[in-house]
Amino acid sequence: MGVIRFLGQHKGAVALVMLLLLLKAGCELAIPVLTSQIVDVGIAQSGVEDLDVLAGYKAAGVDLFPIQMAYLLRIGGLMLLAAAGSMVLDVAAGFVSARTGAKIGRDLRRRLFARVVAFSDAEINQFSAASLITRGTNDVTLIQNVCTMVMRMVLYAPILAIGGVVMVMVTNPQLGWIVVLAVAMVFAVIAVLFRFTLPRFKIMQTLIDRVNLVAREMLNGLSVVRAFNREGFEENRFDAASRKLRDTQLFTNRAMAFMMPTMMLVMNLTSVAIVWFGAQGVAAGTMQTGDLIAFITYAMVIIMGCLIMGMVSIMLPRADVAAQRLSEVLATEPTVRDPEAPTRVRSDAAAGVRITFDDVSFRYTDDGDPALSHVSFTAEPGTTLAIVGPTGSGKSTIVKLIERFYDPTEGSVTLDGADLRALSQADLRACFGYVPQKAFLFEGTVESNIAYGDESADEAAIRGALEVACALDFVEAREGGLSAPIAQGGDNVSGGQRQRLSMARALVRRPRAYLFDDCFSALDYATDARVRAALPAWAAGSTVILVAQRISTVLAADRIVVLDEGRVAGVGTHAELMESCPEYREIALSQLSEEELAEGGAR
Ligand SMILES: Nc1ncnc2c1ncn2[C@@H]1O[C@H](COP(=O)(O)OP(=O)(O)OP(=O)(O)O)[C@@H](O)[C@H]1O
Repeated sequence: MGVIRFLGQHKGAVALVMLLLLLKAGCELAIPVLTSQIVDVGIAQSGVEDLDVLAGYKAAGVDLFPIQMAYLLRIGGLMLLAAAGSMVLDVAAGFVSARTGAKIGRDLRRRLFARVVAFSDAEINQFSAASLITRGTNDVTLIQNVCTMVMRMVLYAPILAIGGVVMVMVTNPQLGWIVVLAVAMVFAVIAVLFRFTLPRFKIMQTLIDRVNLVAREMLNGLSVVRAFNREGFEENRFDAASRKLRDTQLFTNRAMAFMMPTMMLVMNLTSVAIVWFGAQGVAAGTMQTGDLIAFITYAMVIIMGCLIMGMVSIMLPRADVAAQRLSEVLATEPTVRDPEAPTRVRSDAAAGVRITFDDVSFRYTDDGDPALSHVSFTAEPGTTLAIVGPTGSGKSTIVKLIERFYDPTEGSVTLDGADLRALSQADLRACFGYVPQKAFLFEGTVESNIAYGDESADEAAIRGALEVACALDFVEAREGGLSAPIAQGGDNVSGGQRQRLSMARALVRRPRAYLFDDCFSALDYATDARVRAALPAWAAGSTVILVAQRISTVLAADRIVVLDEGRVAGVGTHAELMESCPEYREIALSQLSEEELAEGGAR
């Protein structure tokens, strides 16, 4: 079973808990024997004379009271000792098993996180972010709890049940059939429960996933939900997901609640049967009263043992589903992987890098349309290469392939002649200053967010980068300046400000190549122009790849690649493309007047 496998990695702790539980079982099983001795020798009057030990004293005319009293105290003391021992051992076993469970949980979370961080977008989408979160929290907690329970109960229950059976055999085999009958009834009840609750337990995790997914989507898109007055719709959607989960949980909880009284009934019937048939033995003189009391206790111990095993066997399949869900994630190899012996690439070299696309085709999914078809171009060091095209033409996809978030389906992308797949991802990405289309900032301060690009950057470098990104003015105007707080996701700054900070984060790196994925569109024309004017001096020598929607942004680029439906429609300077590329001409004319275009081309 999946969950048991996790315990296999902590054999030492499991062995220790087993030893502690074995000793505890010894203590617990000793108590009924001692009770029976107290009843038979210390308290009971009937049959005392028949006991060999006492018969001799009696015959010799010895007063039995002090002897019985001393015996009572001695056995009573032993009982206390056994009870105290059992308690201490229980606490120790509980401590070790909880610790082991927590370690299993921590290790699982760690492995899961490391794997998910290595995933490309493709794998994240395959599982969905919401499901990955449920797997890392709810599923891990479930496994952790079940592991602790297995250590404490599942290991203990058989020890107790077997010990009980041995003691029953030793003390009173004649009534053994009652115990067999009771155990059969316990298992019958558990089997019925198993049949009805197991399928529901199994789907529970998927339902939790769904609730998380709906909640997450609603929280992320709250402003859209409000703007379109769709609160009612979203509430219903959430309610439907939540109600399904509630119904399933209600069913399983009711079934479990039904189990307890049924088990109590079985136990009480067993006690009655033992007293009924045992009393006849006592009356016939074939059984001691104390033995009867001990027998009842052992019968309860056996039934409890079986009950615990049954309960946990219902929990185990659910934890197994959780274990399977985690294994799915852990067994998914990231599609983008480092090679065995990566070619070295220097990220700290002052010069830019040559980035070449050689007949690259790419599709996001095996059965989807190609996002890029036979794309070829080269971005030379020290130059600016712009990529323009209508929405959905594959511009961002090109940048993602350069960053190696995905590998091309056909063809190759090379960096200074080396295929990206031959480089280590860390080395490769250290060469780039990437500005994503959708700016993202982390919770912290302005400074911590800019230094995210280069941990060693000092204040002067950070200010310099902010200045080039036209962000210094508004940062200084904020209370706290560089130390001004940034909320999670950068929600406390405007979209354009967020984008400028995101640019400064890439600029401060002073990388060998800048990858600007359509980030200029979030800026107003004036700021766009100011940033572009300051950029050449800052990025001198580096390669600049600039995805843009506005023709004005790319006018001065050394080379422009025009994309149309994933294909290269033309490559050249603005002036060349105006002549030769109808697609480019169409985009350009839709945005600028003939005069502006002529002016730009001459620049
Ligand atoms: N994660 C994805 N899974 C599947 N298809 C995708 C994914 N991302 C993009 N696509 C598809 O790939 C094609 C190219 O997308 P891409 O984002 O590169 O376009 P773009 O030119 O950058 O567009 P825009 O200017 O609107 O940002 C589109 O048809 C898009 O639907």
